[in-house]
Amino acid sequence: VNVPELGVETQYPQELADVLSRINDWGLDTFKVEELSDQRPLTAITYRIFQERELCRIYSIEQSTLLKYLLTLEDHYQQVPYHNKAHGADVCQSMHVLLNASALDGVFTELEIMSAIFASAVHDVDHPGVTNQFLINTNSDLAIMYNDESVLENHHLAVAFKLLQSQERNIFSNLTTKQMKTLRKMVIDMVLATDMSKHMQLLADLKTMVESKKVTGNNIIMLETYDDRIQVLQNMIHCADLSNPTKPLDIYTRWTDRIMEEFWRQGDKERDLRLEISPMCDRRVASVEKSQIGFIEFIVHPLWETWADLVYPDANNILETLEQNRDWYQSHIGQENGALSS
Ligand SMILES: COc1ccc(/C=N/OC[C@H](O)CN2C[C@@H](C)O[C@@H](C)C2)cc1OC1CCCC1
Ligand SMILES: [Mg+2]
Ligand SMILES: [Zn+2]
Repeated sequence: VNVPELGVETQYPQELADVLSRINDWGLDTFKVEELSDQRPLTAITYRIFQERELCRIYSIEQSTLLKYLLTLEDHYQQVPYHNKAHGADVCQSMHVLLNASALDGVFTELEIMSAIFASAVHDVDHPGVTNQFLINTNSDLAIMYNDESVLENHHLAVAFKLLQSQERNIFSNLTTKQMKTLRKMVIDMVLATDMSKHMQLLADLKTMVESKKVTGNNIIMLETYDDRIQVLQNMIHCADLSNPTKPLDIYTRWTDRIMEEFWRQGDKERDLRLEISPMCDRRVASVEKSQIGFIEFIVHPLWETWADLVYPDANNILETLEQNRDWYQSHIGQENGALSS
């Protein structure tokens, strides 16, 4: 079966190839891929990463099977402002770049790498655009199904693995039973770690690891146990998930626009349901810049600072961009989005 060169049909093959040639760069413009791929950013980006890492050859994956899985996965991302297929594509590509840190050279096996790429691509599939707390507060079917525990993250995993059950989409059909067992466990552990309620524990464990960091002669991290290996991969997908503030400013502000619209729509629902409106979800009392500064100060910077210690000096430029972006928001408090500047 012949498959399109870039995995997706496009009226702009050259431009799309040019943007995708930056697949290994931290500044790849996911929005550009979204536009040039006829709204198929997740398929285009993940397909390119599988090619770049030769995963189809290593694990005997039919290209047509990979594309069928990716296109169906992409179709199961909902049309919500932020947690849509473009976010899935962005986290997948960010994870791909983080895996290339020289401090991690040769550390992870190909199976661990494929698990990490797959986990990133699927990590928010069928996200309804509301938080776990909202699903719990509204007695949703999902909260009932998962007993209020990591409701969204459990659902994303169930959908991702369910899509594998059809033979025409089972990209892992040529893995051994043992390989599949290992991949499934690692993917579950990584996606569950994207639940923001696990953030403080994840960061505390990462700090402990950094303090006791063991490296080889050429500064490569040594990870002996499964717990150590999965902990690094869990922090990596968490970093990728919270990487928007570390990206070039023009890309970062577009993600901010999307998350705020998604939070405000949740606030609109809460208002209609006479529920208390969640923090940062009331579009009538918005302080977009202050919220981003708080997000960076309390969550994103502490995480990335610790990650940068672990893979020193590989993430120094990312940390630098994050601090510049924080300063930009600091100097733009109250100017954009119609808020009257005091
Ligand atoms: C570019 O900005 C962002 C990019 C990603 C995210 C991702 N959020 O996590 C997904 C869920 O929402 C989990 N919670 C996060 C928590 C901080 O708050 C809860 C209401 C929900 C948030 C961003 O900014 C947000 C936080 C401060 C201004 C809006
Ligand atoms: Mg999520
Ligand atoms: Zn996410």
